[in-house]
Amino acid sequence: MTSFNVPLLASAALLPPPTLRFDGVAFSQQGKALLGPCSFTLNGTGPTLVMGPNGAGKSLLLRLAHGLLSPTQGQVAWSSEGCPRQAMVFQQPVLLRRSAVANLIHALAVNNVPRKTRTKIAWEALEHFGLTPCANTPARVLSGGEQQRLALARAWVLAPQVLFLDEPTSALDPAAIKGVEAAVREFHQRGTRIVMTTHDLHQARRLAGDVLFLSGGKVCEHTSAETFFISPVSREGQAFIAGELVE
Ligand SMILES: Nc1ncnc2c1ncn2[C@@H]1O[C@H](COP(=O)(O)OP(=O)(O)OP(=O)(O)O)[C@@H](O)[C@H]1O
Repeated sequence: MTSFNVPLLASAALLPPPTLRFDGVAFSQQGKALLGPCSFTLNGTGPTLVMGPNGAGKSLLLRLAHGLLSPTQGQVAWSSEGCPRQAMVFQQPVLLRRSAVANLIHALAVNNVPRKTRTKIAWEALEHFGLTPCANTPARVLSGGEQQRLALARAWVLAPQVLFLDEPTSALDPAAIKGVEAAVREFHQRGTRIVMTTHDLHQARRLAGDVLFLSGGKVCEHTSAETFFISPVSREGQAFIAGELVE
């Protein structure tokens, strides 16, 4: 596994975000086709917002891209040699039964960050995400918004080249949503490729550089945010933007 240190974390912004390519990727289970085949390339600056109705395959697409699932057909390919450093933030943060600061220190330890720098990096990240007052609170008793900020802080300390976010704000109030969106922008500015699912059209308008629109397990459209929100090219995208109930 890669070994990190503070200068390396700081230099992450200098690298261009890796290109992600889906080549005829499909996923089926027990003979049932759930996704694809899908082919697309994410080589723009993003952030890429993955949108579509319930059950369209958005989470499956993220899990396949992140390597949590293996395609049953086709290939997920990266421009970088090997898999880029990547992290994923879920709707319900998966946090360890220990304090907020200990969650960060653990993440640094399993990623081979030298012991002597872990505590400093963890506290800096807590400060950066406004979590210093909660540092010693058990992570699982933090509010939903605080837990999500902690999940983002955990990703932040590892300086991912790619960050996947699966409906990270769907359970949050407007203030917490604002905090998460600010963090997403910061990752983006630092040069991290962002791939994020959302049902919130307003949020997608605020964040998207490009949109992948899925319906029925297929990619219907991959266009710039400007095109998607003003004149989507797919029938499904047009219906979605028009506020029709797309299945
Ligand atoms: N592990 C699994 N086993 C069987 N079916 C699955 C599995 N994971 C997902 N599915 C099915 O695949 C389809 C796509 O699911 P997915 O969770 O990717 O949709 P989604 O677009 O993220 O939906 P939502 O917006 O509701 O979160 C759904 O019909 C779902 O039931």
